Amino acid sequence: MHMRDVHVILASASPRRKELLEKIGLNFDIIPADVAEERIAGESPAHLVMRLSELKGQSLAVKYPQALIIASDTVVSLDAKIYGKPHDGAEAFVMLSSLAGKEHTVYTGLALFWKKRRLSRYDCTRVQFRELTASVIKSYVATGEPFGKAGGYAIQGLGGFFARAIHGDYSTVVGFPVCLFGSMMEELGFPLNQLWEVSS
Ligand SMILES: Cc1cn([C@H]2C[C@H](O)[C@@H](COP(=O)(O)OP(=O)(O)OP(=O)(O)O)O2)c(=O)[nH]c1=O
Repeated sequence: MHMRDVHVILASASPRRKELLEKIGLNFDIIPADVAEERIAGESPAHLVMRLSELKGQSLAVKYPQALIIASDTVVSLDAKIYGKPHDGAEAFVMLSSLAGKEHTVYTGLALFWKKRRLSRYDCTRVQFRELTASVIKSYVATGEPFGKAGGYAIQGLGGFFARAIHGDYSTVVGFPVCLFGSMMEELGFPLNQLWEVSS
């Protein structure tokens, strides 16, 4: 089957995932999955993001068995802690204070459901933050940017001022690992050139 004949569904409410997938040139529908993003005690970040991506994808795969379903999940990991999206300004402040001056790792899971196949993988990228004063963190939180972002920052936005160095795929930090997606699509039998033929 050619990519142009495939009904693609992005199971995500994340505007970043939509933008990254649009940049690749795919045509797709967006149907956010409504799953409780609960954690299991002691679960590793890699396991967590793959499990949540699968959960999000699975909830749509049962409703749209003919479609190619794409689902993702992102968390930030520092030492033994895992940070999701901050619930309020105080939590965002605590997250950013602990990221300041250190290197953390952003994990993004990616699950693809196609016909009877289900692929689940993850990618991770290390991000080094510069030192941040409490007043900088406070005024950053006041911009509202931390909300809805894992770890309480957006590298593609004002959070870019904090990221001194990154090691790995930038798109993984933003929430959709493009390079990993390409290799998973190949695994499902869709060569990369089919992906960009759809856009031309
Ligand atoms: C670290 C980081 C995260 N993020 C975002 C990507 C994700 O949207 C978000 C993590 O939240 P997720 O729970 O992965 O996703 P979501 O709730 O936004 O959307 P859905 O579950 O419907 O797919 O953090 C950035 O945009 N920039 C960054 O630098």
